[in-house]
Amino acid sequence: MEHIHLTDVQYSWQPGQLTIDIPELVIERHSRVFIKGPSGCGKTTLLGLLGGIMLPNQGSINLLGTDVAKLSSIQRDHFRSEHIGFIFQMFNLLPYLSVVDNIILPCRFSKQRKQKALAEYASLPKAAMSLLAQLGLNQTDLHQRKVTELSIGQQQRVAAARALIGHPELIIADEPTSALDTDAREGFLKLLFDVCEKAGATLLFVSHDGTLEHLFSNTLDMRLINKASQVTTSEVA
Ligand SMILES: Nc1ncnc2c1ncn2[C@@H]1O[C@H](COP(=O)(O)OP(=O)(O)OP(=O)(O)O)[C@@H](O)[C@H]1O
Repeated sequence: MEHIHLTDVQYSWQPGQLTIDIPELVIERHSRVFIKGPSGCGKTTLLGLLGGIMLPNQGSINLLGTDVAKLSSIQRDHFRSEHIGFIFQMFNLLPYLSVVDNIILPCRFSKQRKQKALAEYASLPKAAMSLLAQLGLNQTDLHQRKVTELSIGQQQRVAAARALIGHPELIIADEPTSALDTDAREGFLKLLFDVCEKAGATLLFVSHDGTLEHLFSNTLDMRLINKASQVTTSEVA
């Protein structure tokens, strides 16, 4: 089933210079998509458009049947917190909150995600701890610690659990494994896939690490879909 449909989407950071020029892009529900392309080809910009963080100059960005490009800024914030979980390269965890409080944060902004988490678990902390265990972090003594006291690999699992709590339909991950060594990357990805599959989420994953590509069901090469990167990227023949 179709999950994401972009039509004639253009975006420029600077007037007269297109960063994104995508005539059409369709992503099916439940797919695990590896987004690749050379530095500067617009991967992060595309994720920002999909997440409703920026608005395109033109075109429609249909997510789950809603054109996010037509929503007001407040409506986009609401749509994002209800339907999208983000995992960033630097994790963006809140340093003054505990592990568990970081994970349940999206449920403070999204009624739907809170309800979904509570339909499955007796409390939000229980939902958070179960997700952490599924992602391979079983040390219960860590749960009330501040995230700054965790290793990078542990912080990454906290960031993934925060993105996944309350089953958002779309998980957007921008270089979330770049701080890990190769073995840890694959191990983490397999756990992430398992949780996404159980939750029925679609995963969009940006990485420079081509060794991970074979683990995904689909590859999206920006040089093939983004006319702007075909013009500006020197690596294109
Ligand atoms: N906040 C911004 N303001 C102005 N220009 C920007 C901004 N963010 C990105 N750009 C420009 O948009 C283009 C695409 O950047 P983007 O970060 O989307 O590429 P990318 O493919 O994710 O690169 P990388 O792989 O290096 O992270 C680049 O030319 C970049 O300079």
